Amino acid sequence: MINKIAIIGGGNLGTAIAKGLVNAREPYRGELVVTRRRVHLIKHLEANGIKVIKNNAEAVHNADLVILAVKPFQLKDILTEISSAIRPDAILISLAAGVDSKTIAEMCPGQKAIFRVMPNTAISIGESMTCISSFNATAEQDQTIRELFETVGVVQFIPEELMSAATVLAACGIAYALRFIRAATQGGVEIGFGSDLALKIAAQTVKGASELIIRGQSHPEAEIDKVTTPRGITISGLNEMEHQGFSSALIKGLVTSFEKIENGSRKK
Ligand SMILES: NC(=O)C1=CN([C@@H]2O[C@H](COP(=O)(O)OP(=O)(O)OC[C@H]3O[C@@H](n4cnc5c(N)ncnc54)[C@H](O)[C@@H]3O)[C@@H](O)[C@H]2O)C=CC1
Ligand SMILES: O=C(O)[C@@H]1CCC=N1
Repeated sequence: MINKIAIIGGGNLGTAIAKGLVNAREPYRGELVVTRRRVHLIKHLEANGIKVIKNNAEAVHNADLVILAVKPFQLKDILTEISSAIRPDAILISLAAGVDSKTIAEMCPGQKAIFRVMPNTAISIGESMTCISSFNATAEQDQTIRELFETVGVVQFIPEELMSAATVLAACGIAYALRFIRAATQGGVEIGFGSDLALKIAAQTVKGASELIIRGQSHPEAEIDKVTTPRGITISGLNEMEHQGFSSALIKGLVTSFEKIENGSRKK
């Protein structure tokens, strides 16, 4: 049972999680504290019943769950700062891309259950794809964490060695998908729509395409076949996109992100 959650680092993802949890269909009703050094920047969260403070040690005091939502290079200092205040039986979650659980465990000796959780920013609206790997956790703790993140999207437990791949496909993936929508919007303007209407049409079209796969349990190519009339316009456009390197560019982008995370050469 989780009665208190502390989110350390109220940046992009930390605030997205906080908002998602309190606005979920089954909202989290326990105490939720988010920290940030420039705390005035997240004061708006208070309107949702979320406590915002500067002091990390105070935030983790008596917390059942501590979510580390700071940049990977800040983990060590934060864990040193909170180590004496955090309950040894508290569950620790790291969102830090590219930092493995063994390294996290070494930074906080004595802390038992550690999870690496990789959501994406759609968690703020309950639509995250969240990949999770657990370290030293009980089956009951696994279930607790699964149920919590299922309130804000779809959860998949994965072996830790797939965590970097999950980061690229799901967390970075939001940006890749949005770039598709932006490009489609620009194309839409070129063929006649105003930009607002082009964006509306492009975004809903992507949503519909996703739902065909998710709800319809279909395969992309099977759905593409239904749209590509022989000698029609869709296949001509699609083939031109492929001649220009559409799929190849996407795959190369994914692999570039993956290589960067795997080589540990992410920028601070
Ligand atoms: N942005 C995303 O879509 C995703 C990010 N991640 C991971 O989540 C973590 C956070 O990423 P973002 O939210 O994008 O970064 P961010 O920079 O927006 O957020 C980090 C926040 O921590 C705050 N902070 C720094 N030091 C602090 C301290 N001592 N005490 C309290 N707050 C402090 C910063 O002011 C900042 O607001 C990273 O480790 C990243 O790898 C993982 C998946 C997706
Ligand atoms: O770009 C990054 O490094 C972080 C990790 C995944 C999403 N944003």
